[in-house]
Amino acid sequence: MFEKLEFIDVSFEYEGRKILDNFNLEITRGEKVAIVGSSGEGKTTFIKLVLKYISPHKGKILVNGKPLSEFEEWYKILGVLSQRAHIFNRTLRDNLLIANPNATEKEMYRALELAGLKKFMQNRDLDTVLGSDGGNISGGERTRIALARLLLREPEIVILDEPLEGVDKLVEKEVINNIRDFVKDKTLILISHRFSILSLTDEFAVLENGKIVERGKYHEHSQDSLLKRFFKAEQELTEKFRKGDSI
Ligand SMILES: Nc1ncnc2c1ncn2[C@@H]1O[C@H](COP(=O)(O)OP(=O)(O)OP(=O)(O)O)[C@@H](O)[C@H]1O
Repeated sequence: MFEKLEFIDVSFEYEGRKILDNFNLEITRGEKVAIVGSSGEGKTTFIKLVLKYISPHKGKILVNGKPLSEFEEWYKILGVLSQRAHIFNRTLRDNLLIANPNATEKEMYRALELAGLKKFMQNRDLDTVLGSDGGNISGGERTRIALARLLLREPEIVILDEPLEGVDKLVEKEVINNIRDFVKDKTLILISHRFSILSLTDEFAVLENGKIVERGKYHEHSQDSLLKRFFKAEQELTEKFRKGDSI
């Protein structure tokens, strides 16, 4: 059973350029943490390390006190939703059964509905072929099919990497609420630029210059906290954009 994930003095570099630099972070069972940071600060790099796609150049990543590299059950207890989710050139059914080979049709339709695909399913069924790397579907539909896949599993830890990419505002709220139900008793690590989805987490950790420079609970953070400044900057940019100013 998952108890604790620890990054201890982890450094990672791309071509000699340090992305994570003595990075420390601890996430314990049941915690829901958003990793917040500007573009290019290393959020995806952190997720790649968690997923074992890459290994640290220095430092340790431990799960329940043991090296992550030796934790064989890791992918079984992990559920990931990322914008880069792979869609196979098979039927929708096949794409969902990858997540859970025992899922019934009823469960699959339910997961698709919870993922905000009710309208999409109006003129399709589970035998719809999705095309080469999801060539027959839109980016937002790809994300939601990947979400339906996640909802068919019961992972202990959920990793959401920009989970609403391409999902329009009309279904966003409903999808967020369904994700909230799903992660209720799970550990959650989230990366997103959308304020709305950060409401899924209780805590944030700000990543800057390769380190977590601030961590706390939303309701406790002060007016001049980095989180506040970060959001303010993002909000100002969004406002400017809306007004058509050049940015
Ligand atoms: N394969 C790679 N080779 C070289 N540099 C890379 C590679 N992948 C990422 N980088 C660089 O590492 C830095 C961190 O990238 P990362 O994707 O982790 O940032 P991020 O915080 O997730 O950004 P964003 O919010 O824009 O997705 C960036 O400057 C990026 O250009």
